[in-house]
Parts: sequence; structure tokens; C-alpha cells
Amino acid sequence: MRTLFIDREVLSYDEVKKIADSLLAQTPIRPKLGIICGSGLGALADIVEDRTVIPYEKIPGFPVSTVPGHEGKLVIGKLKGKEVVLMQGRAHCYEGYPPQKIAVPVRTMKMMGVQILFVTCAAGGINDSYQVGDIMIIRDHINLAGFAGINPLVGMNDNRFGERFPPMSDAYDRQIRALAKAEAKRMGLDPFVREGVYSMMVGPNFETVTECRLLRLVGADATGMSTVPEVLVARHCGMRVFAMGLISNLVISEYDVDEKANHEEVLETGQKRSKDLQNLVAAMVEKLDLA
Ligand SMILES: O=P(O)(O)O[C@H]1O[C@H](CO)[C@@H](O)[C@H]1O
Ligand code: HPA
Repeated sequence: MRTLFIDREVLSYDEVKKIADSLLAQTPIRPKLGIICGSGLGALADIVEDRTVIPYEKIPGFPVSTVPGHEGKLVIGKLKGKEVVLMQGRAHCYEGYPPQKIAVPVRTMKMMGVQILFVTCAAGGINDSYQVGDIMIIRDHINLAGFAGINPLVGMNDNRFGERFPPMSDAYDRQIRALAKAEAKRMGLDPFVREGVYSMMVGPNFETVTECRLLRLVGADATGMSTVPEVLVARHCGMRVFAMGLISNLVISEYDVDEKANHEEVLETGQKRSKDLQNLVAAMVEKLDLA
């Protein structure tokens, strides 16, 4: 087979299957729902019951998280009686992982039986009307990293994972977004819940003022350094996807001001909103049809 330089990072179908089988051998749970926890949002794992916890280091082929606020554990168990697999923390491209490596946990979840993926992240608010602590349901994304060739689907395509040219115009499931809005309203969270467009740059630096202004101009409501690779891979392999970003800080879009974006604020906001996020996810999972 012709080799592209990134092929050494792409685990084959059989290799991913082997990881999935070894995880399933460690638990009686057969998850249909996968959840990825973003920066400071790992407390979502606290609402998972009957759990088996496996550190990423113990899963051959998994990228290991190296950033504060990402525990780096796979939690398999039950949430509101539904069988789930939850990633307590993720790896990012800026940690040195090629996006093809970020694909591994998502494809593993698919092979474990996951049909629906919930992706969460912390994000900097760009939209002028957003406030710190808002929850943004992601309606669409701009893959700015992709504009620079950073895309987990680059490389030889194995049709057993998914098709060569997957559509992405319907990446974020309309029905699940409607469910999220309905549940948020029922719980009185609607004043903090928005729906918007997420943009991804690789990071690890936060944006310059002019980059923030550019992102606003092209229609981004919030920005971060994750989520998009996972969503691309999940859609490629036919999962339904729901994603939401916690607006953990507001981007700095004025020149010559003293405020600076920082990871500590990102983690603090996550802590403050963790109960609301837990409740929203739990309410949604309770209502999800996971046949
Ligand atoms: O996207 P998550 O993993 O939530 O984390 C976000 O928070 C970190 C920056 O504070 C970056 O990793 C950014 O992507
Ligand atoms: N920019 C990029 N990524 C982020 C931010 C931000 O302001 N906040 C949390 N993740």
C-alpha cells in the first residue's frame, strides 16, 4: 500500500478493533453513548455509576492527556441507567499529537458500540453578547486548523471506518440540539444557553487581538483548540454528534488592554458551572433514545 508520512500514526481497523475488544473485556457495560469532557469539565464523570476506570496510559494506542484539567481516564459505566463510555479529558494537537492520533479514542468508542457522541469543551467567547459561564450548543464549526491541512481524515481511507468524502453540512445533530434547548429551558438554564459556531485553531497560544477580530468577521461565536477533529472522525464513522462549549473566558479583542486570556480562568469557570453541565447532560441522556 502507498504510504503517506502520517500513516504511521493511523491505527488500522484491526488495531482499533483490538483496543475496543480489550476494553469491552474489562466491563459488562456495552456503551451506546460516548462523552468527551473538555478542560475543567471532567466532573461529568462523577455522575457515572457502576464504573470501570481505565487510565489512558493503560490503553495501548491511546493519546495521553498532558494538560491540567484533563484527568486522562476512560470511565465506563451507567448514566441515568444508560450504558456510557466517558473520556475524562482529551488530547490536543498542540500537545504534539497528529490529528490522526486524536481519532483513535473516537474510533475505539465506535467499535465498542457507541452510536451517539457528546463532545464538550471550554471555549473563548467571541460573540459580543456572550458572557463567561454561558453554555454554547455548537450548531456548526469552522475548521481553521483544516485550512492549514490539519485534519484527522487526511491519509489513506479505510472504507470500513467511513467514506472518503464525508459530508459535514449536518455535523451537529438537529434533534439532539433541540433536546438540549428544551431540557435547558425546562431546567431554567435558558438564560445562559446559546447556540453558535465554534472555530478551532491548533493553539497552544491564545489568539492575538487581530485573530479574534478575524474570527468574529468570519462568523465564529466562540473559539477553542479541540472538538473539531473528534467531530470529523465521529461523523466519518457514522455517529450522531452533539457538542457544547462552556464559555470559560471572553477573547481579548481590544488592543492595548491589560487583561489576558489564561488557562486558570478556563478551569475556574468549568468548576463554577460543573453542576449545571452535569444536570443538563443527565437530563438529556435520560431522554435520549438509545435503542
Ligand atoms: O477544548 P478543551 O479541551 O476543553 O480545552 C480548551 O482549554 C484549553 C485552553 O485553556 C485548550 O486546550 C482549549 O482547547
Ligand atoms: N481561545 C482558545 N481556546 C480556548 C479559549 C480561548 O480564549 N478559552 C478556552 N479555550
